[in-house]
Amino acid sequence: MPYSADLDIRVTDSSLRDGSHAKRHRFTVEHVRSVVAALDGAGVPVIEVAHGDGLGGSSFTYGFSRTPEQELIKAAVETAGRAKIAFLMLPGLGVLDDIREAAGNGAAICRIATHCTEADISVQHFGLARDLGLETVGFLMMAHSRPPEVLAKQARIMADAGCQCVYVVDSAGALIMEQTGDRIAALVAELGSDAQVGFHGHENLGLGVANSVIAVRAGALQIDGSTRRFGAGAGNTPVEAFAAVAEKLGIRTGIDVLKIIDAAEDVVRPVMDGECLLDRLSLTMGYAGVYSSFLKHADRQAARYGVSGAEILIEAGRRNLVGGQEDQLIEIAVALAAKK
Ligand SMILES: CC[C@H](O)CC(=O)C(=O)O
Ligand SMILES: [Mn+2]
Repeated sequence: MPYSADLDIRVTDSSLRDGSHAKRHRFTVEHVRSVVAALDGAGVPVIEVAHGDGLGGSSFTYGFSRTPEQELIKAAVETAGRAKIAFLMLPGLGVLDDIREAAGNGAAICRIATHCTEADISVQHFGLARDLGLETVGFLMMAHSRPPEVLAKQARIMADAGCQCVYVVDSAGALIMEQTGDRIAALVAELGSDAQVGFHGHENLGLGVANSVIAVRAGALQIDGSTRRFGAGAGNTPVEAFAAVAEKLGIRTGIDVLKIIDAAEDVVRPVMDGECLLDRLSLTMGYAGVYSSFLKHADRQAARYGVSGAEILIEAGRRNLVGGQEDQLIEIAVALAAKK
């Protein structure tokens, strides 16, 4: 079933949320206004805005926001013409009042993210979001780490709680095409008409666009990306490349390809501290199956303890670390330094 009469799928741009990791959470209101205006002008239907780790993420562990996220959301809502503004929240980092505040500030879509085996902690958040009249999206993070049937059961928990679209989230950029397709297909089979299915990719193995196309072919109706790949690790599926490929495949996204190419170069790139690169560390994350948002943390600990960032990440992958365990990167770095 198509997404709507005009679109086959709906793209959400995560530059102003996933890109927060790459920017060390240093967004200003001016950054948000310029990026939202450009993306909205290019026809991007949904723009996600928050701290990289979602509402409530601003902290010692994850990194403090330069600007309170609710101010960023307000600015995004004021600037957007057609685009809906979404926010992300990880239960426990953010609380129910954060959802109320974001709704009060005009956000339209509430995205709740959990580790892919922990969907049950999202139940009350979806309930509240629906009561507030928000559209809901669920994120099953680190989806490479569990087989399709496990993810499908977790997706069912989210859908029964009021989630309208469950995403397979390739947090580590570790999924290889068929693995993506199998996961999406399992969720589509499980959820039927109860909820849509989405895909959020990272570029750590260079497969963001290919995985997103496979996801659409397997039935995904919502696709995430970031313009100029502005996201954690090697960044997210580049929206401008995905929009171009989709157009050539006859998949209607509603995005004007030439305008989003210009937005990437002229507006988003100047906001970024640097390009999100497919370099040694990000590639190691895809290869070892490590959460993309660990990149800057691992890099910092490597410099602090004079050890290899890649070795930290390989050990993080061996330990199957999940979001929230960033402190273990310090422990790993200390152990590597002691061995030297
Ligand atoms: C910490 C939240 C995380 O960055 C969500 C996400 O985008 C992912 O898991 O890829
Ligand atoms: Mn991500």
